[in-house]
Amino acid sequence: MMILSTKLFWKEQEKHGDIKNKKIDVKNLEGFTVLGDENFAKKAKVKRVLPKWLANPTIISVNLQNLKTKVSEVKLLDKSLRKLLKANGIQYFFPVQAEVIPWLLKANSHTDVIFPRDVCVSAPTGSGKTLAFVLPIIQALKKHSVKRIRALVILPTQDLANQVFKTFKIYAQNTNIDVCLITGNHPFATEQNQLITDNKAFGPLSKIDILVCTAGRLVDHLKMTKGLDLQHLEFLIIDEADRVLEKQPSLQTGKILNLFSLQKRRPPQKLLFSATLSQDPEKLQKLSLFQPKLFTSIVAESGEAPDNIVLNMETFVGKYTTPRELAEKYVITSLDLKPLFLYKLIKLEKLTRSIVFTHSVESAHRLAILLKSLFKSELKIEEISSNLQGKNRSVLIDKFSNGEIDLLVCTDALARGIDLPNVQCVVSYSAPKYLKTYIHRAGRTARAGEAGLAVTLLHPSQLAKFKGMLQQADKQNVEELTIPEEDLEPLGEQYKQSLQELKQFIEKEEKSDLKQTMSAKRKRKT
Ligand SMILES: Nc1ncnc2c1ncn2[C@@H]1O[C@H](COP(=O)(O)OP(=O)(O)OP(=O)(O)O)[C@@H](O)[C@H]1O
Repeated sequence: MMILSTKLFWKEQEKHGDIKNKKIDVKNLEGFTVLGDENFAKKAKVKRVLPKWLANPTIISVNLQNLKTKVSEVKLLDKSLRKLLKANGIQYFFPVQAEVIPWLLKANSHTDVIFPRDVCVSAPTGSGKTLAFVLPIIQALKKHSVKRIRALVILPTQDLANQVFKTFKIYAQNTNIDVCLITGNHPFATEQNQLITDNKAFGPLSKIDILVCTAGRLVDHLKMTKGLDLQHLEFLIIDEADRVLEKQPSLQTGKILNLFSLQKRRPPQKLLFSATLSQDPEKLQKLSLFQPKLFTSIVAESGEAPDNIVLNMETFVGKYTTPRELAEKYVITSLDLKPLFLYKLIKLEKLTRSIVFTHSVESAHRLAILLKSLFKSELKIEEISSNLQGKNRSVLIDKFSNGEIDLLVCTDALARGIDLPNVQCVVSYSAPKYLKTYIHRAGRTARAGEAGLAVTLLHPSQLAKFKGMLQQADKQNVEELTIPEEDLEPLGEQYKQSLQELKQFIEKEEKSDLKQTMSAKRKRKT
C-alpha cells in the first residue's frame, strides 16, 4: 500500500478532475492512505480560558488618598512592628499592604499543617510593595533561635538591593534576626565571611537569617561559597520579578527556582512582586508556582481604576497600572534641537528635583555636560549611570534625596524600584522602547500618593508608536505640551556656544582617557 501526503493527494485528485469541489473522493483512493485532511471550514474562535488563580485575583485599589486600614487595627501584626511603623511615620497601610500583609501572616500561621501558597503581586510603582513582604517575613522569622538562611530576597540591581536591605534593617530592630546584603559591592571573601562562619565542631554555619542579594552575585556564591545552605529556606522573594527573571535566565529555567522543590523540608513560599508582573499563564507556568495566589490592581476602560469593578473573570488578564497621581504629557521635538526643547521644558515647568532618562551611558554623559553648560550655576546637574561604582552612585542618590542636586541625568539602570523622595518630574529624553520601561521610569515620580509629572520627548515619527504603546495600558488621554520652535530661536547663540563647549570637553576627555590607557599599558610592561 502506498502512503500519500495531502499535497500529492491533491495532485492525484487534479488528475481525476475533481479539484473544483475540493472534496476527497474515496473511490479514487484505492491503494492510497491519505495523511491529514484538508478542512476549509472556518474554525471557531478559541475562547481563552485562564487558570482559576489568574481569573480570581484579589483586586488592589490604587487609591492612596483615602486610606482605610489603620496600622493600629491590624492586630495580626506584632505590636513591636506596629510601634516601629508608627515611629517611621506610617499610620495607615497602603492598599497593597492592607491586602497582602494579613494574608501572608495568616498563611504562615500554620505552615506545619498546610504548605503556604505562592504569591504574585502586581501593583503600581511607589504603592508600598516593599513593606508588604518585609513585615510578614520579619514576624514569621522572629521565633527562630538557630541561625539559618530562611529568607532569600533577590533584586535586579545593587542600588535596589541596598534599598530593600535598609528597610529590612529598620524593621528587624529589636529582634535577633540578622540580615545580610551581598551585591558585589564588597570583595567576594568579605561577603563569604558575612554569610558563613567555620565552626570547628560543626563545620560551616550560617551567620544570618535573611539574605538580600542581586541575582548575579547569588549565582556566584551558590557556585563558590562552601557551606552556603538554602535547605532551610522558608521564603523566596523576587522583587521586580519580571526584570530579575529576564536578566538571570538561569533562575527561571528551573536551575535555582526549582532547586528548592528538591529540599528535604517543605519548599519555600515564593513571593513575586512587580509593577509590571506578567500575567501571561505560559510565562508564569515556568516558575513552578505552588497553588499561586494573585493580587493585582486593574485599570478600567476609562483609564481609571475604580475600587469596585466587576470583572469578566473568564477573560481577565491584568494590565499594567500606574499611580493615580501621575500626570503624563509628551512634547513633539525636532531632532537637531532636542536639547533645547528639554532646556525650555525645564524652564517652563520650573523643574527641580527631576530625573532625565536617556537610552545610553554615552548620551546621558553628553546631555549632562550640555545641560550644565546651558544652565551654568542656575541648576545643579549630575549624571548617574552604571559606569559609576556603587559607592559613588549611592552618594549621588543621597545628594539628590537631600535636595542638593536639581537634575539627575541617567540611564534605565535607575528606572526600577529606586525610591527617591518628592521627585517633581521624570523626563524621558529618549523615548522608551517598551511599555514596561515607560512605567518604571515614570514610577520614579508620583510615589506614595504624592503628585508627579512624566514628560516624554518625541520626534513626530515616534508619536504613533508611543500612543499605541500607552494604549496597552488603557492610557488614552496623555496630553501634548506644546513648545513652538520659534520660542527656541532666541536661544540659538547660547546653544551654539554650549555645543562648542561640549565638543571641547569630550575631546579633552578622550585625550586624557588615551593617556591613561597608554600609561596603564606601560606600567603593565614594566
Ligand atoms: N503605608 C505607608 N504610608 C506612607 N508611606 C509609605 C507607606 N508604605 C510605604 N510608604 C513609602 O512609600 C514609598 C514607596 O514604597 P516602595 O518603595 O515600597 O514602593 P514599590 O511599590 O516597591 O515601588 P516600585 O514598584 O517602584 O519598586 C517609600 O518611600 C515608602 O517608605
